[in-house]
Amino acid sequence: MKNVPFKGIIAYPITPFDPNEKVDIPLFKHLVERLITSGSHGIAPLGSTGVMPYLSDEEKEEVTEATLQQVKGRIPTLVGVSNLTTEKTIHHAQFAEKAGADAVMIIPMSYWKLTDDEIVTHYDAVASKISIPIMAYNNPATSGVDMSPALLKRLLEIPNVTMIKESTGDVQRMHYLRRELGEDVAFYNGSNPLALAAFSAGARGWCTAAPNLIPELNISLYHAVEEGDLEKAKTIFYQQFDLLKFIVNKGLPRAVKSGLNILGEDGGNLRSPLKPLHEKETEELKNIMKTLINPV
Ligand SMILES: N[C@@H](CC=O)C(=O)O
Repeated sequence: MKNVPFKGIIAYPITPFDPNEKVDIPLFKHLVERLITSGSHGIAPLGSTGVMPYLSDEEKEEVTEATLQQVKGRIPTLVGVSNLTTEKTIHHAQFAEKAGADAVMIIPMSYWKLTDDEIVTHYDAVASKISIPIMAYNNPATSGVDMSPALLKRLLEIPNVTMIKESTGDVQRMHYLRRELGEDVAFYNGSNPLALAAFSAGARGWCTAAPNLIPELNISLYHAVEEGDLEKAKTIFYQQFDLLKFIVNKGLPRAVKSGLNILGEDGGNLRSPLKPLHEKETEELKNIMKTLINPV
């Protein structure tokens, strides 16, 4: 198999801000530490959860360095380096590699709609400038670009593009990749409510912000799948299903920040224009989380 450093639960930290909306690095490090000590198998800063498009270049570099300093090689690190232009994406990918990241994650961001050829050339150009692997991230809900399974298959032909993260919520796309590319194809689920179906379809891992709030349940689901215990996996999955739907529907950074507060943790502030959940939504989240107090 090509270079694929991730398996299991890949946890996405939020990027917290101070009351002046400056990135709060000490708090970020604390939140990363929680994800590591609660058992996640990989850590992925600067994803959608980490509000990567809302940060300046310097802030992205600070967050990258802070992650690597905090992780200290204990688990593999996947750094989001996406940008509108190829030049900037290469810059951030090289920065992440130098800082010690195990891999980078790239979503094709767009203003003008990109053609498939433009997307392939973009990934190819970045891949040729780094030697760590790339996870191609498909999430049309945030990026506005939907990479078809056939396009993802083309991207996997680029030597350094070794992993796919599928966040469309369409499990058939995973079946397509598996059928076209065989058992060894390294795809990951990025759609929280699809966790059980994606593991059944052969996902090597689950890219998720949920371990910020319910790490035990996320990790137990993975273990049940690894043990081949479908009944146990179903039970654990349905315990967390409402929370998974809620955090996706309300927006991961907002929902995770509020969830941390409900747990008595500091989730920091959001950066405008993002705003915290309002009272009614917070009550709803509290009620969902109440039922999850006793981990499996
Ligand atoms: N796809 C998300 C993680 C999912 O929970 C991200 O990029 O932050």
